[in-house]
Amino acid sequence: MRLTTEQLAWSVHGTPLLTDVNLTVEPGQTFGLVGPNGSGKTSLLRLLAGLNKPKSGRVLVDHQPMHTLKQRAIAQYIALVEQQADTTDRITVRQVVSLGRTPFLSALRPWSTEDDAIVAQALRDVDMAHMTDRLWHTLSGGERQRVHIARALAQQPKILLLDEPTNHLDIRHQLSILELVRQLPITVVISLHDLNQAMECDRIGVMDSGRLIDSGQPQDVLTANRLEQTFGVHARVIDDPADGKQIMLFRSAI
Ligand SMILES: Nc1ncnc2c1ncn2[C@@H]1O[C@H](COP(=O)(O)OP(=O)(O)OP(=O)(O)O)[C@@H](O)[C@H]1O
Repeated sequence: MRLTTEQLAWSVHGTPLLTDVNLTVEPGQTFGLVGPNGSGKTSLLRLLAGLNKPKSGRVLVDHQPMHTLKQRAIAQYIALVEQQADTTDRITVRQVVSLGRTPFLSALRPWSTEDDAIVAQALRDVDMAHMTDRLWHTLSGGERQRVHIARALAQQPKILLLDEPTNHLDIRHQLSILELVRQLPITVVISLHDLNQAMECDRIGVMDSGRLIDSGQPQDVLTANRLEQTFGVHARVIDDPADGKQIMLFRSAI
């Protein structure tokens, strides 16, 4: 599905937090959202997920305005993995991931063995199958993050929104989750602080003070100048002699 925003704006108590965001993510693309702390990445993801309502402008899913879609349809199309999702309930890993199937269940379509298989596959995808029966509150931060991603995968969304999904993960799980996400044949918007990881996205957008100030191919967007102006760091961008891929070497904060 194509995800588009048109002149999207959002504010809280009269303070503008997002201004004039125009964005298109083509079906099947992985779009990386980068920007300094407080630049508006989470706010934008929540609008794309339909959790916050725009002050003006709109979000389109394919060519349909999001505000015309039923809640259940949005839940069937779009999954969001938030940064600080938590629960105090006594709930097992399997139960958390099973929540991803909720939008598809009804009196006419009760839980089936197909749902069991989807949940089991999602747990395998994030390397959590061995902890299926563990209670949520006993998990480490990285394990919780992987379970949240499994919940979103179990939803089998057409659009997957991920807010810094690699935050708590060790390097092996960071790389495996990013690889998994890139290979999904669905539209993905992923916010990332690791700019070298963002280089692997199909396209990238830079947020600054609530505006999308640049978007395009990662190597065209994440230049030494951009790193200086927007991220406030001196960096060198070099080519990896092994495969020619660009790598950013961060030298110092400005
Ligand atoms: N509900 C709210 N009420 C007031 N201010 C808010 C609210 N939500 C977000 N903000 C502010 O909006 C700005 C953008 O926040 P947001 O969480 O979208 O940034 P971000 O780019 O995701 O940041 P980070 O990289 O630190 O996660 C911040 O200054 C934040 O304090």
